[in-house]
Amino acid sequence: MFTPLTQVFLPLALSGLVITWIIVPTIRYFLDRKRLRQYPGPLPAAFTDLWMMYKHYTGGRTKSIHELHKKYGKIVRVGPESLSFASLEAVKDIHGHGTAAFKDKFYTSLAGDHRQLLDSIDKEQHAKKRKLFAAAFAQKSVEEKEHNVREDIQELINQWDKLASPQPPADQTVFQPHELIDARRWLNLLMLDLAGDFAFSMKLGFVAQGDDLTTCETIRGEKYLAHPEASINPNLQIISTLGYARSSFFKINRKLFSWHRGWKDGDIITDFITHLVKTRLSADADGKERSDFFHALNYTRDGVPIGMEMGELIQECSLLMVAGSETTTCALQNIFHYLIRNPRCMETLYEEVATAFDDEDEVVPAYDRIKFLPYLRAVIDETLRHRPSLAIALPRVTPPEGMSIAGVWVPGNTTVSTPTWTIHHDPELFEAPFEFRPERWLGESGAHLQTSFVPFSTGARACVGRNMAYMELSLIVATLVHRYHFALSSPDWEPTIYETMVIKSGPMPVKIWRRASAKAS
Ligand code: HEM
Repeated sequence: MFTPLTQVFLPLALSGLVITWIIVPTIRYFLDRKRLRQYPGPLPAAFTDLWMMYKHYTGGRTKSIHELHKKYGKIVRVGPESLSFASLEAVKDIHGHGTAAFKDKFYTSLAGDHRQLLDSIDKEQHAKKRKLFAAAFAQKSVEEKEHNVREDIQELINQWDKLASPQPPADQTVFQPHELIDARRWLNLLMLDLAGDFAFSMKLGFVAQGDDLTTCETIRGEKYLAHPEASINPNLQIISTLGYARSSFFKINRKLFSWHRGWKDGDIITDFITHLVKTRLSADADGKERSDFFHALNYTRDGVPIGMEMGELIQECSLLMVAGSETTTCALQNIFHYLIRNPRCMETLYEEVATAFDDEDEVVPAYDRIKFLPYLRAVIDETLRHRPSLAIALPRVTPPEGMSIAGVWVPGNTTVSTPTWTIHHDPELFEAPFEFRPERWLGESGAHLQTSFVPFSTGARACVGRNMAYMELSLIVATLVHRYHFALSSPDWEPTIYETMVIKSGPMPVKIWRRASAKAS
C-alpha cells in the first residue's frame, strides 16, 4: 500500500531523476553551446557522464577509449563536456610546461579534507608544494637512499631463498600450488617497505613478516590492526569513478555510493599513515636529523620548521605511500611477466646484469654499476610503454577563455585528456606496438623514441618520483634476474587485471629456483 508520503515523494523523486538524467542532458546536447557535437564518440557519452563512470568502474575504460580512437581518429567525445586527444601534440599542449590547462575537477574527488600535491588544482598552491617535494626527490637525495633500498631488497632475497624450489625438469611447464609463490604480493610488500623507508626512515617489515598486517591509528588515537594494501584498490576505484561525475554531484554521489567498501578502505589507509606520521613525529623528539621525505616536508633546507598542519601532512604522506608503491608494483609485476614470457629477453638481460656484480657473493649490485645498463633500462621502458602503470588519461580542464589543442580550438571549461595507453600503442609512433621489444629502445633510434614515451606524464605536473622509480626498479630487477629462474604456473596463465587509477593485476603465481651462477648462501 502506498502511504500519502510515498504518493508524493516517489513521483517527485522520479521526476527529479528524469529531469536530471534525461531532460537536462537532452536540452544541453541539442543546444550544443560548446559545439562539441562535431566530435565523434559513443552517443550515450555525449548525453551523460554515466557512460564514462560505468566504463571506469567496470575496469574497461582504457580498452574502450582505445577502440574509440581506432574507430573515430585522434579526437573523440567521451563525455558531455569531455574530449579525448590521442596525439603527442595534444600531450604537449595539455600537459607540457606553460600549458593553460588546469587539473580537472576529477582530482577534487580524489582529495581528502586537505589537498595534497597530486590533487592540488590551484597552480600556485601546487608550485609551492612541489618545491618541498623537489628537494626530497632530486637525483642526489634519491641516491642517498640507495643503502635503504639495498637493505630492503636483501630482505626479499632472504625470504625468496627460503621459498625457492628445486630446478624442474626441462619439459615441465605446469606447476603445483605448493611450488609457487605469489610474486605480485611479495613485490607489493617490498614496494611498501621501500616507501616507508623513503618517507619515514622506518622499517615497516612487511617483507620480513610476509604480510602487511599492521597497526592503524585514528587521529583520536584509537589503534587497531588491518591490511592496508588490500584497501588501496577499492578506495581508488570508487573515488576515481566519482571523479568523472559532474562536480556538483560529488557530495550526493558519496551518499548514494556510501555502501561501497572503498570508503571504509580509505579510512584504513588514512589510519595506517596517521600511525606512521605520529610514530615518526615522536622519533623526532631525540633531536637526530633524519634524511627522509618527512623531514623535507617539515623543515626548510636551513632546518626551520615549516609548520604543516597534521591533516595536510597525513595527506601528503598518503600520496607518497600509495603513488610510490602502487605504480612500481604494477611495473615490476609486468616486467617479470614479460620477461618470463620472452625467455630470450630474460637471458639477454641476465647476461648484461651479470657484468655489474662485483663477485659471486654480491646479492644486490651497486646502483652506480647498473644505472646505465642499456638493456636493463630498455626492459623497464618497454614495459612502461606496453603497460603504463598509471593508465588513467590524466584529465585536465581548459581555462575559461578556451585554448588551442593539437591545432583545434577547445572552448573554456571543457575536460580534455590524453590516453597514455593509446598513445603508446600508436603504430605511427611505435613499430609493432603490441609486441614486447626492448631492443626498440637501444641506440640512436631508441633515444629518439623517448619523445613519444610518457608513462610519467610531462610538464609541471609530471611524476616527481621518476628518479626514485628508476632506481628501485633497476636494483630490484637486476638483483632478481641475476639470482633466480622464473616460470609461470602454466603456459596459458594470464593476469587478472583490475583497472582503477593504476592498472594493477591480481596474484601472479610463479615458480622460482636459484640460478646455478648465484652461489648458495
Ligand atoms: C613506474 C613508476 C611510476 C609511474 C609510471 C608514475 C606515473 C606518474 C604519473 C603519470 C603522474 C602524473 C599524474 C597526474 O597528472 O595526475 C605521477 C605523479 C606523481 N607521482 Fe608518480 N609514477 C611512478 C612512481 C612514483 C614514485 C616511486 C613516487 C614516489 C616515491 C611517485 C610520486 C608521484 C607524485 C607525488 C606525483 C604527483 C606529482 C604532481 O602532481 O606534482 N611516483 N606519477
